[in-house]
Amino acid sequence: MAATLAEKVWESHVVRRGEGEPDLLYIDLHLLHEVTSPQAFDGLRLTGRGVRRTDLTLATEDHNVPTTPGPITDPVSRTQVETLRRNCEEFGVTIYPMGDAEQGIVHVVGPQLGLTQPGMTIVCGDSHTSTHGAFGALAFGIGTSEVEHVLATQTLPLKPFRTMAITVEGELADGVTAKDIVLAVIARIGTGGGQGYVLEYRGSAIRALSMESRMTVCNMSIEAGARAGMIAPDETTFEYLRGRDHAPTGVDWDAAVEAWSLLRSDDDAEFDEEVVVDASQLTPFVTWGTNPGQGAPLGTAVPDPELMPDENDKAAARRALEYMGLQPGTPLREVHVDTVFLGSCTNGRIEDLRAAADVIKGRRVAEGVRMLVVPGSARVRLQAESEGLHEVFAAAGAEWRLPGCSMCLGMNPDQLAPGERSASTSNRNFEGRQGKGGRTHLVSPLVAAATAVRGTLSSPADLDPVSEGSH
Ligand SMILES: CC(C)[C@H](C(=O)O)[C@@H](O)C(=O)O
Ligand code: SF4
Repeated sequence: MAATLAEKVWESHVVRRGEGEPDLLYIDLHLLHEVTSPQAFDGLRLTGRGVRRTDLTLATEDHNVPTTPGPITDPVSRTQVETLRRNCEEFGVTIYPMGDAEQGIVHVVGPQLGLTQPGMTIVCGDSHTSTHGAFGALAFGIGTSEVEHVLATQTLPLKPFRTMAITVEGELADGVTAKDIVLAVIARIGTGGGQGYVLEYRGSAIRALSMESRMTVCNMSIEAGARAGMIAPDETTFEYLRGRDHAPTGVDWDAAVEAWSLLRSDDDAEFDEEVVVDASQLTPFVTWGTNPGQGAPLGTAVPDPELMPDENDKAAARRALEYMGLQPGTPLREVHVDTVFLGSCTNGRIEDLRAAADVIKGRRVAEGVRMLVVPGSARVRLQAESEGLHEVFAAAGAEWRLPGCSMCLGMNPDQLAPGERSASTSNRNFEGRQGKGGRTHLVSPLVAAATAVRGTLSSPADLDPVSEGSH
C-alpha cells in the first residue's frame, strides 16, 4: 500500500501492536536536557530501573546556562544543571556540560554530530525536537513521564497521527529565507492548524533549502501545533551527513544511503490534508502579536483587529496589540526595538550567523539598541570564530556570547526588561517568553541584522550601502 514518509518510518519502528492499544515504537535516539529530565531520573531510582540504552541517550546543558563566562548564579538554574550532571554520572549517560567542546542547544548538537539520521525515531523532552525531522527522521517532543519510559525501555507508546503535506513550490526572492516560509505557513494555518498531524514539507522550494534551513522550517512545526515535521532525505541530506562523527563510514555509508534514498512518500500516497504555498510570492515575514501565527509581511502594517472576520482572532489580536504596545495601522518598518537576539535552535547555526554577519559587516548596531549573538553550540561558536564572524559582530557593537538557549526563553540571565521590545530569531513570542513584560517580534537572521542597524524592523534591502573604507 502507498505510504507517506512518516508512515514508513513509523511502521519500521513498531515493536508491538495490539487491538485498542497505541503502537509501541522503538526509539533510536533519546536526547536530554536539564529542564525536563530530573523527575524522569527520580522515577527510575524509585523503581530501581536503569537506563536501557545509554549508547542511544545523550544529554547537554542548554536552557539554564549563562552565555557570559562564569558559574551559574541563579540557584534554581544551578540545581537543574547539577542534577542533570549527577543523574548522567549515576546512570552512565554521556553529557556535554557547560564549557565542553560539544556543548550546545540539544537540537543543534544532535545534527552537527551526525547522530540525527534519516529514518530514525528521535525523542527529547522538548517541543522543538521536530527540528530533527529535517533529516527525514520522525522526531517528537515528549513529556517527562515519557522521558522516564524511554530511559527505562527505549520504547514509547504513541497515538496515531494524521498527515499534512506542506507543498512549497517556486523560487524564493532574494532576502527571503526558511524562517519566512515557516512564519508564513503558521500565519496561514494558525497555531492549532497542525494539531494531530505530522507535517511533511515538500516541493521545489524545500528541496532547494540547505540542511540548516530545513532545520529552521521543521523546528517551528510545533508552533503550528503539529506533532512533528519532516522533509524527505536527498543529496543535500547525505552531503550534510557525510563524514560527521557519528555518520556511517565505508560500506556502511553506501548501504545507509541506499536505504535512506527509499525514505520518501510514495507518489500515490494520500495525505489527510495539503497546504500549497507559492514561494515566489513570499517576502520577509515578522510577527506583530503574541503567538507565532500572528505574523505579517514586513512591508505591511500592524493589522486592525476590528477588521478581522473571526471573533476569536479579533479578541486575540486586541489582547496581543495591547500587550505588544502597538497601534493598528503602524507600518511594521516603523516599530522600534531595544534588543536584537540572534540565536536559538531555530536560527543559531553557522549559516544563520554567516547570513547576519554579511549584513552587519561594515555597519553599526543602532544607538540605543543591544544585539546579542549567541551561537547554538560550542562548535558553531568555534567555526564562526575561525571565519572571523565574531570580529564582524564585535566591530558593529554586538555582543558575542557563549552557546545556549539564551534569550530564546527567560530561564537564564539573558532576558528582556518589562516593556522592552526585541527582534528575535527564535520561535516563540508568547507573553513574557523572553522575560516578564518583554515584547517579542520573531524574525529571520537577515531581518534581525538589518533591524539591529536601523533600530526598527527592517530587511537588508532597507539599508544604505556600506560606505567605502568602512570594511
Ligand atoms: C523547557 C522546554 C521544556 C521547552 C520546550 O519544550 O520547548 C523549551 O525548550 C521551549 O522552547 O519552550
Ligand atoms: S533554543 Fe529556545 S526553543 Fe530551542 S530548545 Fe532552547 S528554549 Fe527551546
